[in-house]
Amino acid sequence: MASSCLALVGYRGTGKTTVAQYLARTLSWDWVDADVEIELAAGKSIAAIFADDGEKAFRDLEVEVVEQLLDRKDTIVALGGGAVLREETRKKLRTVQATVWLKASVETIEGRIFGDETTAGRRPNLTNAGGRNEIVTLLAERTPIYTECATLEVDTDSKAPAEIAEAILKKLGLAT
Ligand SMILES: Nc1ncnc2c1ncn2[C@@H]1O[C@H](COP(=O)(O)OP(=O)(O)OP(=O)(O)O)[C@@H](O)[C@H]1O
Ligand SMILES: O=C(O)C1=C[C@@H](O)[C@@H](O)[C@H](O)C1
Ligand SMILES: [Mg+2]
Repeated sequence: MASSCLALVGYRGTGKTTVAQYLARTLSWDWVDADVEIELAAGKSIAAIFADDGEKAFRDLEVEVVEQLLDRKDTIVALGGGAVLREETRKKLRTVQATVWLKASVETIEGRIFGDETTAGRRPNLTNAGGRNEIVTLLAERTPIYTECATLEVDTDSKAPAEIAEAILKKLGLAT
């Protein structure tokens, strides 16, 4: 298989950044977080990009950064929750070895992101609703898009990150 890049997609808080690290450790591959790379490219936090330049500017930069990351070999790429909104990125995802959709319920997502202070600067409000209503609305809007992109879907509710990583590797035939 030409590509050896695995992409993780899914809503905020579904565990993309966390699971990427478990997968990389088991495979002895690299891992990279698109949100971190976007912040490095912009020289400021995602919250600051949204506040100063707006969501469109953020999405434009995200497309550029993700395009490059998905060309990496032996790498797990954790994408931002909204990266799949752009057609260019959906097209690029068709070139990678697998696109794994990490799924979680609204309750799980809510618990994970509102209890997670470490990446608060990467999760500005995306709608005027904010909070739980934003999750409900955007998850419903995005579910068909994640479905379209994913070559593998994994439920993450009530599962530990190591267990999720193991399930992914097994389904992809990469378990050691
Ligand atoms: N399977 C899990 N079980 C319990 N907690 C988890 C699990 N996966 C991730 N978490 C916790 O949930 C929070 C969000 O996880 P993480 O940052 O990996 O999500 P993400 O999908 O990368 O989110 P974002 O799209 O905002 O970057 C973190 O505090 C993480 O430790
Ligand atoms: O769901 C989204 O649209 C986002 C998720 C985060 O990973 C960041 O990429 C940013 O906050 C936007
Ligand atoms: Mg993340």
